Amino acid sequence: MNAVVVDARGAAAPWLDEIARQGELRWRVHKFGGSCLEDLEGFRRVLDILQSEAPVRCFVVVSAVRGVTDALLGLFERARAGEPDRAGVELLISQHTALAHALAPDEARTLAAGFQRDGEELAWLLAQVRTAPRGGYGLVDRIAGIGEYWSSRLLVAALRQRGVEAQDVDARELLLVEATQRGADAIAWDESARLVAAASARWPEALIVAPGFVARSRDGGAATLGRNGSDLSAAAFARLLDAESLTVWKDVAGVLSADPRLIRRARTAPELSYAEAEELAAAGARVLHPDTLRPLRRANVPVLVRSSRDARQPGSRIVGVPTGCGAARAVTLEEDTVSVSVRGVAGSLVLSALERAGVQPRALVQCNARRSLDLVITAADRSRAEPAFAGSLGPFAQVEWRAGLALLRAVRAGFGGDARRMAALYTALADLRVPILGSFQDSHDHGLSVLIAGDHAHAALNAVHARLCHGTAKLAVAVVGTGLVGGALLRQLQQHPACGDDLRLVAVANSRSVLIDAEGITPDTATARLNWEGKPLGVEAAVAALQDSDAHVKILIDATPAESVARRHAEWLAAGVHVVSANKIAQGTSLARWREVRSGCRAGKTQYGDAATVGAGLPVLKTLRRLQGAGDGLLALEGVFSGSLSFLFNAYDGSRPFSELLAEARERGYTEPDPRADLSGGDVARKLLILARAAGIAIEETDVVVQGLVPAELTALPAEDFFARIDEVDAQIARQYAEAAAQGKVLRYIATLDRTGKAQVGPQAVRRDHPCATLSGADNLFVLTTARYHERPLVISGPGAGAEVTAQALLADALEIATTV
Ligand SMILES: NC(=O)C1=CN([C@@H]2O[C@H](COP(=O)(O)OP(=O)(O)OC[C@H]3O[C@@H](n4cnc5c(N)ncnc54)[C@H](OP(=O)(O)O)[C@@H]3O)[C@@H](O)[C@H]2O)C=CC1
Ligand SMILES: N[C@@H](CC=O)C(=O)O
Repeated sequence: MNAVVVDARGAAAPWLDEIARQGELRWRVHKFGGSCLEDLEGFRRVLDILQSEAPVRCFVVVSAVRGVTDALLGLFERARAGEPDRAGVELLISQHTALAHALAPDEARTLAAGFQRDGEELAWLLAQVRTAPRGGYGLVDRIAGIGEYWSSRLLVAALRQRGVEAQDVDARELLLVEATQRGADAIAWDESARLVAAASARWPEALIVAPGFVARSRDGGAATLGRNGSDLSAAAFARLLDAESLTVWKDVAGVLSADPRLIRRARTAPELSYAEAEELAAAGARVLHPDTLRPLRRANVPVLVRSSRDARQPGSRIVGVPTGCGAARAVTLEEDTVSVSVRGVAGSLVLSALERAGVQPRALVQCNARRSLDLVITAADRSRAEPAFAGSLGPFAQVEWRAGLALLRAVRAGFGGDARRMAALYTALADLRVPILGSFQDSHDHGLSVLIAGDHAHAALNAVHARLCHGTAKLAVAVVGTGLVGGALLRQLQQHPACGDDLRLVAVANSRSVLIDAEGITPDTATARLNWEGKPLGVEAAVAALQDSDAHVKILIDATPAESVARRHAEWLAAGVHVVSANKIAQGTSLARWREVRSGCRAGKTQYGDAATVGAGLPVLKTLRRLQGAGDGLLALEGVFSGSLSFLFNAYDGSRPFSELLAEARERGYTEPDPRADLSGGDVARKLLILARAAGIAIEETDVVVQGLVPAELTALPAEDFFARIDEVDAQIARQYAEAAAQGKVLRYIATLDRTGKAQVGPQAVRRDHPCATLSGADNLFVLTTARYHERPLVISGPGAGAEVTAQALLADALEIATTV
C-alpha cells in the first residue's frame, strides 16, 4: 500500500508548491450530488450557485443525475442475468438529451450525439458482460461511471450557455487508485497529486468540472470509488488542490442535529469538528461518509454542507476546532439493540470472537480488574455473536443477554468530561423517568451513549434533543428597539458567555422591520441583518418567534419608547412571554394599565422586568420591593429621578445656554428620544408612579403635580419647530436660575411622594448643601424613608441614564428571570 501523505504543507507534499505557484487565488471545490441534479430545476439551481461564485476559481465535482447510477447498475445486473435491456439504454440517452435541449440549446446537438455514441458503447459493454471474465464484474466500473461523465458535460455546456467560461476534465486522468484498497486509502495520493498539479497548471482561472465517482486503477483500467464515491472524489480533489474549502451540496440544509423523521425540530448544526462528523457518520447519521472526511481532516480543508434548494442558508461547517452553541452537536438513536454482559473471561477473547463473527460492537465498556465486558450490538448481529461466544469463550464465561434496547448517543467532543453537559443529558432522562441501563463513553471522547429500554426510545430522544441540541437555549430572547439602548443591549448580549449556548436571540425588531431566526441571531450582526433581511411584519412576528421557540424561558425585551409596544405587554405576559422593559409607559401611565401588567403576570405565570425603567437600573425598585416584602412600608420618597435633568442642572451655571447642555445630554444618550419627555417632567412623573405603585401607593397619573420646563406653547409643536424656538426654554431657565442664585440657592429637578399619595415633580431652588445639589454627572438620588429606615433614610444614588447602564439592567433582568423561572 502506498503511504498516504499526511502533511498537507510539509516537504512530503511537494505538489502543493506547484499548486501554490499557480497563483494566489485558491480553489474552491464544490460537489453536487445526484439529489441536486435530479431534474431541470435542480440543474438551474446549481447553475445559479456556480454563477454567483464567479470569478473565484472553482473546481466542481458532479454525481450522475439522480437515479442514473442505480439505473446503470440495474442494466448491468440484467445483462448478467442474460436480459440485455436496450430500451433502458435508450431511456437514459433520451433523458439526458432532453436536459441538453433545455439547458444548452446551442450545444444540444453535439451533446446528444455524444450521449448516443456513449449509449452505443454502453449497449456493447452490456452485451459483453455475460462472457467477460470475473462474471462481468471487470466491466462494472466502466458502466457505472457513465452517468457522472454525462452530467459533467451537461453542466459545462449549460454554464457556457449562460456565458460562464467552463471546462470539463476527465477525473480518470487525475485520480489514481490502488485496486487492493477501499475508501480514502485506495487513492494513490502521490501519483494523483502529480497528475493534478501538472494538469491544473494548464487550466484557465475559470470553472473546471469533473465527474465524481470515477478514477483509474494502476493498470490503466476504469475504476470507481464505491458508494458515496463522488463525495470521496470531491474530498480528494479538495486535498490535492489544497483547496480553500469544499462545499458539499445536498438536498438537506446541512448536518442535522437528529434524524428529522424522528425529531420534527431537528436543526442544522452550524459547526462541528471532523471527528464529530465522523462520529455521527459512524452512528449511522446521514452525513458525509468518514472516508470523505479523513483526507480533508488531514489537510485541514473546511467542509461546508449546504442545500442547493436553499443556497441562502449557511448550512453546516466542518472544521478542526468548531465553536458554536448547543451542549451536543447532534443526538442519534440506534434502535433494536441488545446488551451483552460477559464476565469471567478476558475481554480480548470476547472481542476477537466478535471480530471473527463479523460483528462490530456499537458501544462497549471493559473492566479488566473484574474481567468483565459490557457491550451493545445490533439485534440482527446477535444470531452471529451467540454461536461465536458458545464456540470460543469456554465454560467459565458468564454471558447475559438483554434484548429490546436502544442506544442514545450525544455527539460532541469532550462531552464525557463535561459534568454540566452530562448532567443535562441525565436530567432530561430523569425528568421522563427513563432508567439508564448503561452508559458508554467513546474512546476518543467525542460523545456519550446511554442504553435505555426500547419502548422509551423516541420520547427519550425528543427530550434529550430538546435539552442538548435545541433547548439548550434555556432562554429565547426577542429584542424590540435597536436604537441607543437596544443597540447597547445587542453589544452586551454578544459579549455574554451565555449567548449561543444558553441564550438564543430569535428575533430583533425596530419600527420598520422584524428579523426572525429560530436558529439564533448573532447579536453583533443583528442590526445589519435586520436592515437587509428584515420584513415589515410588526412586533407580533417577534412574539410569535418566541412562542414558536422550544426554549424553556421566552423573554421579549422592549427597548422602545413606543406606546403601541407598551400597550401589548400585559397580553404577552398573559400568553406566557416574560417581558423586560426600558419602556416606562406600561407601568408609568394609567393605574388601569399598571394593573393589567400585574394580572398579565398572574395569568401567564410570567415576570415583568422593570429595573431599567427607574434609575436606569439602579437597585431602587428591587430594594423597595424587598422592603415591602419584609413588611416595611414607604413613608416618603424624595430625590432626583432624571439623569438628563440631573446632568443639565448640575452643569448649568449660566455661562452656556441651557440648550447647548441639552444637546450634550442628547449626545451622551441621557435624554428620551424626544427630549421634551424629560423637560416636561413627564418622564420623571412616570418613574414616580412606577415607584409609588411598587410601594403599594396606588395613585393615578392625575395625582402627580407636574411642573415642567417647556413653555406650554411649545409642548405640542413638531420636534423641529420646538428646537427652532429652544431659546425660549433658555430664557426661562436663565430667569429661574437667577432667582434661585439671588437666594444663594441652586436649581434642581426634584420628585417627592408621601405615604398618602401626595406626589409632585418640578424644579426647586435648594441650598447648595442639599443632597440633591451635591450630585454630579447624570446621577440620580433616591431617598427612601420607611417605617424601619426612619431615623436615617435609605439612600440610593448613582448614574441614572445612559445606554450602557440601561442595557445592563435589561440584560440582568432577563438573566434573573431565566434563573428564577
Ligand atoms: N437613554 C436612557 O438612559 C434610558 C432610556 N430608557 C428607555 O429606553 C427606551 C429606548 O430609548 P432609546 O434607545 O434612547 O431610543 P431610540 O430612539 O434610540 O431607539 C428606539 C428604538 O425603538 C424602535 N421603535 C420605535 N417605535 C417602535 C415600534 N412601534 N415598534 C418597534 N420598534 C420601535 C426604534 O425603531 P427605528 O430604529 O426604526 O426608529 C428604535 O430602534 C425608551 O423607552 C427610554 O425611555 C430607559 C432608561 C434609561
Ligand atoms: N431620559 C431619562 C433616561 C432614563 O430613564 C433620564 O433622563 O433619566
